[in-house]
Amino acid sequence: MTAPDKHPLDLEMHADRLREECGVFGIFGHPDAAAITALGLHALQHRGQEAAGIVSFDGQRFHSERRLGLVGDTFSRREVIDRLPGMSAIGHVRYSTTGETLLRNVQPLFAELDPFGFAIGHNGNLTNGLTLRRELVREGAIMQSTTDTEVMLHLVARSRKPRFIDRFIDGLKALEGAYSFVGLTNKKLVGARDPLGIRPLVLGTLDGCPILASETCALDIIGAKYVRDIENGEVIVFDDKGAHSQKPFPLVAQRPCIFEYIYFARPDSVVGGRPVYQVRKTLGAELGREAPADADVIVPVPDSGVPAALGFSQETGIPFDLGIIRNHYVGRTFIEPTQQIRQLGVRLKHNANRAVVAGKRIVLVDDSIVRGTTSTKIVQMMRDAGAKEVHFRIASPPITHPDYYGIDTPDRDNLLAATHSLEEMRQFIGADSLAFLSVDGIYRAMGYEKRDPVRPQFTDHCFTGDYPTSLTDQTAKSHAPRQLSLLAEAS
Ligand SMILES: O=P(O)(O)OC[C@H]1O[C@H](OP(=O)(O)OP(=O)(O)O)[C@H](O)[C@@H]1O
Ligand SMILES: NC(=O)CC[C@H](N)C(=O)O
Ligand SMILES: [Mg+2]
Repeated sequence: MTAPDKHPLDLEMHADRLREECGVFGIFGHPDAAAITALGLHALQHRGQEAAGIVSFDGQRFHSERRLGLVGDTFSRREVIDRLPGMSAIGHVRYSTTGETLLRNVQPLFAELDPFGFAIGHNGNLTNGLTLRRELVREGAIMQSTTDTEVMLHLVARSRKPRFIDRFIDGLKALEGAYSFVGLTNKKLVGARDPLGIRPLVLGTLDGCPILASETCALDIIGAKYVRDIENGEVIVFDDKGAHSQKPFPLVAQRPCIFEYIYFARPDSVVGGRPVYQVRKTLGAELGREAPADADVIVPVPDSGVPAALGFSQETGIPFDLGIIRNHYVGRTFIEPTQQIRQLGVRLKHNANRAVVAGKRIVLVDDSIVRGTTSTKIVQMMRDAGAKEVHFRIASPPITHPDYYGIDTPDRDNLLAATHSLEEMRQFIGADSLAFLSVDGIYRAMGYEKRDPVRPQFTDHCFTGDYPTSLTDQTAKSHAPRQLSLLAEAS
């Protein structure tokens, strides 16, 4: 697709590009807290590649190191870890959804509150973040960042409750949208998941110390034991007295984001009790049943298309082979700032394995089409490498609606499926045939008979347009200025 980036300065709420999520990590009471957090963040790197940060507490002071770039760029260095002393730490890897990619927006954010320090890391996006921000600024709050997350610091600061945890909950009660938070005070590590549990958060333990992390792969890397998922609407606190959990919101059924299974989470993670790899294979098998193709070889679009392609191959009996080789030194396509560079990124990343595809009828399997950048390039690449027929199968339904819960999707206009019919999409990407998995196909892969239209089991608005929370900022958008900051800052 050739749509230009509309907001080159990226000052606006939803710049014209799809990015991913964020990852959070926290540990309480361990002598190697910062080093363990760095390792945990390394395992969560796929969730955010723009920036990384760690805040530790040494019993007297907080220490903060936040940088743009990958975890390893900063946190593999001994001297950086040495600047993060203390037995407790939280960390964050970021893909921005609200607020530019600038140092002052890198998390964890920190504030001096009365009478304690408070650091917070956030995965998700607040659908009333801008509205709250405007109210707070009008009342005199001085914002230091342009992220939605910062409102939580102000809300906790303003609560008049005496106990930290009640102030934290007061803050949560004002929020709409999605959040998995980790927070650190002088005395406590705190975790919270929004009432629907849209974004993931798990609890683990290492040497008797509690750990919070976005995904189980962050526990595996340090040899920590998985204990359980933090539940939707749960707030959990760890301090010297132990753990204390509560559910301060009216109880509602959970509705985790289906996209964690389709694309975001690492395949070796277990999300909501389901191994992600297994789910992806099952999605591929469902697709093989729904939309088989007469072909010689199944070729995955690496990396995220691999498990689905295996499932498709096992279901259809057509052999699986690696017809595309991926260069692992290129990041995920979404992070590239302009469409031009993004297209370059796709070329840099994938190459045809001529030996597998030449003269063959191939089925390409990928997990999703967003703008169609990847698929268009790859179909052409397969033809250039001598493929006789190129069929495309997508192990999720067409993405027709943007996300407002922590995934930075393009505007509707730039989502291929929002503006093209199936046949137009087929022509756009240049395939001989194109098919997507149905919405009920996903639910079958998740072990349900079908999607429950009254109480959908998952957050699936990208495919259905059914947003599970109010979109306050979106509704208010036309009336309010969209620029968040007057300060131009070099990144
Ligand atoms: O239609 P598009 O706009 O091209 O976006 C869709 C592609 O982007 C993602 O892969 P990505 O390359 O980001 O990461 P991966 O290597 O983990 O599959 C996704 O798996 C699709 O392949
Ligand atoms: N992708 C995310 O989870 C982002 C967290 C937060 N909304 C930010 O923009 O920094
Ligand atoms: Mg991909």
